[in-house]
Parts: sequence; C-alpha cells; structure tokens
Amino acid sequence: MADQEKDLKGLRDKIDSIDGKILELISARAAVAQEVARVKEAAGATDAFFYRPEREAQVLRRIMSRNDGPLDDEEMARLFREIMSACLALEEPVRVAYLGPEGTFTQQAALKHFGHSAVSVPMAAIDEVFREVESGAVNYGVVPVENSSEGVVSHTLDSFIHSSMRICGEVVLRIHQHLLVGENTREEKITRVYSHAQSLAQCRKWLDSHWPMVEKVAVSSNAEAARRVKGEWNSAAIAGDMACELYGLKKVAEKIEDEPDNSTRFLIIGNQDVPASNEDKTSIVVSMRNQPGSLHRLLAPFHCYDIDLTRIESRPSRSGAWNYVFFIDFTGHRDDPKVQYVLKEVEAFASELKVLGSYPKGVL
Ligand SMILES: O=C(O)C(=O)C[C@]1(C(=O)O)C=C[C@@H](O)C=C1
Repeated sequence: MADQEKDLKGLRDKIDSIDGKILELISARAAVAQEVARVKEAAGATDAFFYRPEREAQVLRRIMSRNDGPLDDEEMARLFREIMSACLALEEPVRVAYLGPEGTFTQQAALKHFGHSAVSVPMAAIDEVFREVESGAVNYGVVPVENSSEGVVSHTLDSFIHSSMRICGEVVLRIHQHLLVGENTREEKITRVYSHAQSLAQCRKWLDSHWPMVEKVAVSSNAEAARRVKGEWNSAAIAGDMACELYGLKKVAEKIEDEPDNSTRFLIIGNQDVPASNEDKTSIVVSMRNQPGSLHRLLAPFHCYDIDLTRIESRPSRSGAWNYVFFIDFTGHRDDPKVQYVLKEVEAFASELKVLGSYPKGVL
C-alpha cells in the first residue's frame, strides 16, 4: 500500500471510531428526550407543550459559547439544531404552517428555526397561517415581518390586531436572490423575469445594469416564479436556493441582491407563553388617542427604565376608536420587574395594550 493510502486508511479508521461514539451519544440523548416527553405528559397530557423555545435557545447558545472550532459557532449550532429537531420529533412531531407555496424563503426560515424533522405545511396567505394555528390544525406558524431593505410586512402586523395568537420566537434569514432559468433557456435569450414584487425591488439596481431591456413581471411569490420558468422558454425567475432546488433550475447569476446584508426577520406564532431564556424580546401593540405629545408619553417609560427599543412601527387603526396603532419591540421579558413597570405605565395611558409575546432573541 502506498504511503498516502496508508495515511488515509489510518485517518478513516479514526473517523469511523469517532462516528461510533457520536452515534452512541446521539442515541443516549434521544432516549433522554423520550423520558422528558413522559414527564411532560404526566404533568398535563392534553396541553403539554413539547416544543420549548426558551430551552432550545439556551441549548444553542451554550453550544456556541463552548465551541472552540474548527467548525464555526453557527455551523456547530446548526448541527445541534437538527439533533434537537429529531429529538423533538420523537417526543411529538411539530407541525408548522408557513407562507407558501413550497420553496419560499418563509419555508427556509421555518426549517432553519425548527429543523428538518418538523412537518411544514404551506399556506396561500398570511391570514391563513394565523387561522391554521388558531384552529389547532398545526402547532405553530411562520410569517415574514420585516426586510432590511424593503421594510415592514404590514399584512403580518395587521393580522395581529384581531388575533389572539402570541409570538413564540423570531428567526432572521440572510436573503440571497439568484437569477434562475429552466434547462431549455439560454442566458442570452432571456426576455422576461418573474419574481415577487419585493424581490424585484431588492434586485432593481442589478437588473437595471445587467438586464435593462428585460420585461419584469411580479407574481405572488418567488417559488411561483420558479415554478413558471420551469416550463416556460426564454424566461427567468428571481428566487432563492430552496426554489432553485425544488424546481431543478439553473443559476445564471448568484447573490444578485443590491444590499449585501439583505435579510428578513420572521416571527413564530403559536398559543404558548414562553418563559424567559435570559436573552429575550417582547412585542406589544398599543392603541392611542390622537393628542399632542402622545407618542412622547408612550415612549418615555422605556427611556426611564433604560429599556432598549428595537423597533417601533405605526399602522393606521382599523377601528373608529383607535387613532393610531403602534407595534413596539424591546429587549427584556414580560416577567422582568423593569418590563412590568413599563407595561403598567403604558397601560395607564394607552387606550389599549396587548402583549403579543415575550420570546428568545433569534440565535441562528
Ligand atoms: O428540554 C426539553 O423540554 C426537551 O423536550 C428536550 C429538547 C432537546 O432535545 O434538548 C427537545 C425539544 C424541546 O423543544 C427542547 C429541548
């Protein structure tokens, strides 16, 4: 055997032996997760929450803080994300509705957050995701809420006004857009580009400089754009990796988004109050009468108790009694004494205050 072959054999034997140990440890971990399930069932079988967002965030943060490489923290956390997802599926497979169709960035976000052992169910619209969770047909829902270059997804915010759904988590996804074609289309023949209006907007400068003459057609989602070009000659789609793989398309150009850090934040909705994880956020919606200085009064308690506002968004009120509706996100959990003081002060002054949820800050 040549020297190189010998070296390789020795190293592969080492890997086999390590894999054996990893296998044993993962199986031992899964068996403990099954015991956890039995404890949860014994404590209250019908409404036991098997999925525990705060615990998952703590597990992932701990792994990241203890990781010494050579794999980077995110890569290591992604591996543990999948192990936990498989362990949870042994306890009870989690069903997650997302804004579809299959292949959207929202599905990618759902899998990033829950791992690939979750059962993901596509819905045609944001309010259908809310309804599906409310009816109990699924355990959780995933909806987009804001994009770093295009701003807020107002439909999602409006859905919270009349819904009793709570926010159980958030996940941020880097959005990479690609120019995709079917196998029968040659690059120089492209005359039309399909995509969702937001994605066309996110790639506007790139399109103007590379394809100024091409016809741009907005469709209901990126995945729908990808589905169309699969069977249509001389057309391209702008969509992400999931849609590209799902429809077997070819990448003509990669990462064509104008902003290099283009990312979208998604919310996990459910009917669970999530305990504190030590690094949390709270989202509230507040309605107020239109009076001079009212916004200042609304925000003053946050300043006073030194609470960091991460987002504030105003939406027109849908009911006559409400003049303004403000969606506010801030750091901290609703069980923190400081947060409780602030909520008390805001409540005393607002026409209505609803806490949409306290949830762990996105880890991955
Ligand atoms: O700690 C729990 O409650 C578990 O069910 C175990 C576990 C895990 O695999 O670590 C699995 C699912 C939960 O979402 C959180 C954590």
